[in-house]
Amino acid sequence: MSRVYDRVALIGLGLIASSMFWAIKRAGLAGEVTGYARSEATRDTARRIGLCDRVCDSAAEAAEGADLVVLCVPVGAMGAVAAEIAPVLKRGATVSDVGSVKRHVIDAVSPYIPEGVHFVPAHPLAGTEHSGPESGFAELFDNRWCLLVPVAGSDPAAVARLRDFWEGIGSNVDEMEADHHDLVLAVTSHVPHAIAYTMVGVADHLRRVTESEVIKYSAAGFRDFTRIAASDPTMWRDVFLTNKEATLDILGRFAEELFVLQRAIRMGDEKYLFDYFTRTRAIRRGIIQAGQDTAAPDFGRSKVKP
Ligand SMILES: NC(=O)C1=CN([C@@H]2O[C@H](COP(=O)(O)OP(=O)(O)OC[C@H]3O[C@@H](n4cnc5c(N)ncnc54)[C@H](O)[C@@H]3O)[C@@H](O)[C@H]2O)C=CC1
Ligand SMILES: O=C(O)C(=O)Cc1ccc(O)cc1
Repeated sequence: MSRVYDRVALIGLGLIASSMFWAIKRAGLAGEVTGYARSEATRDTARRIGLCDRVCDSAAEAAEGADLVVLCVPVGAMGAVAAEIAPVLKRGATVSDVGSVKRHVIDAVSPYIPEGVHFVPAHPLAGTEHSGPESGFAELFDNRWCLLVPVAGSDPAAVARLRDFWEGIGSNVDEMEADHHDLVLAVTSHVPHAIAYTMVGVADHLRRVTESEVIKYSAAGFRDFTRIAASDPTMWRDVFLTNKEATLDILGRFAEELFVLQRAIRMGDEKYLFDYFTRTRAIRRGIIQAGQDTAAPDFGRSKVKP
């Protein structure tokens, strides 16, 4: 894969932006990559580890003259960052993002996109519970989906170019409509995170147990929950608050189903439990057959130095 954009700007230098940077370098997808992070400490770290060809002291400085600007900040901060970079965007440039929620980002960012600039929202379906500039690695997106969510009037050539870029990063690319994306992600990611946070919270309330047995004898199930519940608090606060409707809809369905399960256990309904678990096992097997197993990621992590 060769160069897709001459200049790429990454705004917000956390897990996703740093992983993108190493993957961009691995494949030679850009001539120069600029970066900006809000805190001086993060910018210092980025400079120290060679993250980005040029680390800038403002989002506008990083975005100026870029052919692709990717907003890699928490979903709730996208609008403010778009406002900051809008005046310097180059005509013909593409603005994209990696936010976990799409309708809110589209509503928050679109008003700031100047005439002649393309806006193509995206969401790589890959991540870990780690955050910050040192958590990234080039293989994060390998063979994982990246969903492009074009908005009304998105230029097909700009969408196709962004597709080439994400394929170069290692992803499989699909397109999806924003509201549908938010519903699908509520089922596959947002509500599972809410459940993990809650389960770890329940264990924490039983402090007498937490301090001893739960930690010591933690088996795979609870361990997986604690990994997910260690995810970044700002990021997940924003996800739930900006995908409120779909999250509450799916959480409501989850609660209904949980009541039925609770009743089956109370009543000793062997058949219900066996049939239910047989169905859920088939779903897991389907995921594995589709090559989309995300459990216990075993990445060969590397930072491909430029
Ligand atoms: N962590 C994950 O597993 C995944 C995250 N995403 C999305 O990617 C985006 C970034 O997430 P991560 O890289 O994981 O986060 P992170 O917490 O590792 O990094 C976020 C970066 O944004 C900066 N930032 C926060 N507020 C800001 C503001 N107001 N202005 C400028 N910079 C600001 C932070 O200082 C940090 O450098 C989020 O929108 C998230 O929903 C998408 C897929 C997976
Ligand atoms: O770490 C995990 O298990 C994840 O689920 C990562 C993840 C988090 C948020 C996204 O929008 C996409 C992927």
